[in-house]
Amino acid sequence: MTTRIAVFGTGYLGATHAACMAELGHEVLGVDVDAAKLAKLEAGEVPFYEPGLEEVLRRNIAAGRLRFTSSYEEAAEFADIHFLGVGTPQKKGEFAADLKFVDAVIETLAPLLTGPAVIFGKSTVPVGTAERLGVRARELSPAGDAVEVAWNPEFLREGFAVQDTLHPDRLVLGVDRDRPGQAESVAREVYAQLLDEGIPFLVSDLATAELVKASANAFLATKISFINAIAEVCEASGADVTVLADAIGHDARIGRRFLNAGLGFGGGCLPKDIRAFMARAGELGADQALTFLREVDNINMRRRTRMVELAREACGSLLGARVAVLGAAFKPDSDDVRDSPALNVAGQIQLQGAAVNVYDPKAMENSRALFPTLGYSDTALDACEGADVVLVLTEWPEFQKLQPADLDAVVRKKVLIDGRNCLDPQQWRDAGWTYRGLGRP
Ligand SMILES: NC(=O)C1=CN([C@@H]2O[C@H](COP(=O)(O)OP(=O)(O)OC[C@H]3O[C@@H](n4cnc5c(N)ncnc54)[C@H](O)[C@@H]3O)[C@@H](O)[C@H]2O)C=CC1
Ligand SMILES: O=C(O)[C@H]1O[C@H](OP(=O)(O)OP(=O)(O)OC[C@H]2O[C@@H](n3ccc(=O)[nH]c3=O)[C@H](O)[C@@H]2O)[C@H](O)[C@@H](O)[C@@H]1O
Repeated sequence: MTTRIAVFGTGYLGATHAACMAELGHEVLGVDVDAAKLAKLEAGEVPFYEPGLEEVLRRNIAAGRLRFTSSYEEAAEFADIHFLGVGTPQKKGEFAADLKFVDAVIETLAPLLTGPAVIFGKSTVPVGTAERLGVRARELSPAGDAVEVAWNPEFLREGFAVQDTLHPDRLVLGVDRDRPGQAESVAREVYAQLLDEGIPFLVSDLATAELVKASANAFLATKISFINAIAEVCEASGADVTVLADAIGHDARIGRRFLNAGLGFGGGCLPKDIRAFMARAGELGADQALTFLREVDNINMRRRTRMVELAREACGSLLGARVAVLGAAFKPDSDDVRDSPALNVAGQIQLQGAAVNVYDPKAMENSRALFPTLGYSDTALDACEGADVVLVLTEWPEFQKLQPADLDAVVRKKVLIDGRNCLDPQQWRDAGWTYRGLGRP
């Protein structure tokens, strides 16, 4: 059944959701306040790098199922099913999430809702937000109690956003148990195709759905910091964390995924989400429950410091050294540099007096905008020209394919530090290079 849907916020999450909902056959209107972003999307261009998204976007624009606008009036007129996917960044100088964009959507949209409507929140928010937004939306809307707010958290990974949206591991929906309404049946209609394919659909109260999302990201962050803590012990004892991860990962109760030790987690989600989770638990008087997340954060940030130390050791002093940085995105298959461990390390090394040259296959434009004073090169080889040390900080396949012979002639010293443990140490050592990984001999 075709349904009309509006999606507020057309960033990494919203643009993907809008395009994929159209792919499921719905008529979709994407709404944003960023005119430049809207112009690109309307022209069938994805404003960020996300494999496979452009095809879905173009196909659905051409089919007439997908449009974009800056007009809330148009959106309220067009649909009575609304998805909210605006950003929830970390507040400046605090751990808590900044909810000003989420609040702005409700403040602008709700007064325009004149009949029954469901607003599905997809943004990652502190527990209690959905209930508060529901009260506010009903206060502001002429339709009053006919407006429902439900929460439908999103679990997609950048780089796999289309696949994760169209083939999710599960769908989660939080509904207001005190005001039974249409949200569950509307969600079943919207996601009918996925439900027919047997995707698990879990319906809960609002608070549980919000906490499912916060807990999932906290667990993933904890798993990464666990293996990075073990990497510190491996480094101290001469053991190899990559072999160890394979060995413990064979235990199905543990699992190998998210046990890649290295420079740790970054991006627009895991770091700010664990901090927001701690802040919210504190507000609720349950701060002791999540103190371990502070250590998860500390272990993660220590990886970046360790990487800078290793670069300094390799060069003797960073003052006047030439450092090649391969990778700027927070992970491969993305151009996202929000809280990127790679750029954080590059910035710290530059502050200590080195000339830093960064290359990334997709994130150059975003990197330049965020760190304009770093040096940038158009190819990996150019970045390595005259380098005293080469740092691999994002595990792009392009870097994994590099051969020592490619770099022999361009570097000043044959020293490579593999911040993602993604290269074969033996291959580089056999070619006369000094190879260092994080947590492996
Ligand atoms: N990026 C990801 O992979 C995932 C993100 N999330 C969550 O989704 C939310 C959005 O994240 P991203 O898409 O990464 O952020 P983003 O920053 O890429 O996109 C947010 C968009 O909202 C727009 N916006 C701001 N105020 C608006 C308003 N009043 N009306 C309409 N649009 C407005 C911005 O212009 C921007 O295009 C966050 O809560 C995040 O934690 C959840 C799962 C995955
Ligand atoms: O809430 C979100 O926004 C999303 O956050 C993460 O997705 P994403 O940030 O796209 O990236 P991940 O693949 O989770 O990687 C996050 C960071 O962890 C690092 N990582 C990942 C895995 C690993 O084994 N080791 C490791 O250091 C990556 O390099 C990257 O910097 C979650 O995986 C998604 O499920 C979630 O929806």
